Amino acid sequence: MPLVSMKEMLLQAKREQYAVGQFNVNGLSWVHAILDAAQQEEAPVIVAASDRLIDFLGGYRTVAAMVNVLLEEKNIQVPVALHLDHGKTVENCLRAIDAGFSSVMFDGSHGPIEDNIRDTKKVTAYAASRGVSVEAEVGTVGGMEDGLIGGIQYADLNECIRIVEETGIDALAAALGSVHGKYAGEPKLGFTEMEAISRAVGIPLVLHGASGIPLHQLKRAIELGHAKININTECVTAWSLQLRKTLAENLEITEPRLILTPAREAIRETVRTKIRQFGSSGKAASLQNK
Ligand SMILES: O=C(CO)COP(=O)(O)O
Ligand SMILES: O=CCC(=O)O
Ligand SMILES: [Zn+2]
Repeated sequence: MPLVSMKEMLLQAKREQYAVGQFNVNGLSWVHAILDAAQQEEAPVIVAASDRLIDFLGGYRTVAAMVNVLLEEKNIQVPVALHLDHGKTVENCLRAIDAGFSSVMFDGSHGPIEDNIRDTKKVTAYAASRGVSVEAEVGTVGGMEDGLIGGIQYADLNECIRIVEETGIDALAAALGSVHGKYAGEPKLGFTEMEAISRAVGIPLVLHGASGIPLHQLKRAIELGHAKININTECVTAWSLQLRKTLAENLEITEPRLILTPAREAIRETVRTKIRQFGSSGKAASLQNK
């Protein structure tokens, strides 16, 4: 099944009150793990590459090639979107689209809203004519974001309304207290502001920094319009813990396949757990009948 944009999968998720998981790629093991997990859970899934990691991953075309070839080799039968996460510039978003990404995020949240809207419009104009979905962000997620360490700045309701109305984006990341990476203490999300923004904009919302957010808060965010939930840290933590365990328990081991397979399986099981928590298990079929 070829790549699809996020548009339909997020609209259905919002209608049916579940969320589609976005899982970030840090190497080939992640692509295997995410696709295997989605297939086993019969769930739609968003495979994402963060713009700040594209050089490390070998470039936009390499990422697109890895995902497209594995879709075929594994005979993946669930809807998969390939998404550029935290796109730093308009040009990078357009390069990702030209390389074969089916969805992009332009992250203009660190600049003035006027610039964010102006640049996001350039991306949506280019993307719309190619059937590619677009996500934008208002407010700032704490922790590491597009290579910058920043603080939390809640999304402004009027700015959220403006960027949706003036750009035609398919999904909005309204930063409301989440943090990329590990949380220091209990996450505190702005559910009151979340409800107001969701009602006002009407389109699917995106929750960034979801690793470490308790399940009851994730479920509340889904009830309040979040149809896409982004996970990276929980997967990389599971991978690194397993890798260390494998090496510590097998001091003589040198075969990469034997070293890396348990760590890949740890990513896969983490992704399967999150897919189930988000309620998207078994949702692929209804999307395919569209
Ligand atoms: O927001 C994310 C990717 O865009 C992921 O955040 P976490 O690493 O906190 O799960
Ligand atoms: O955390 C998600 C985005 C990133 O790693 O750049
Ligand atoms: Zn993010």
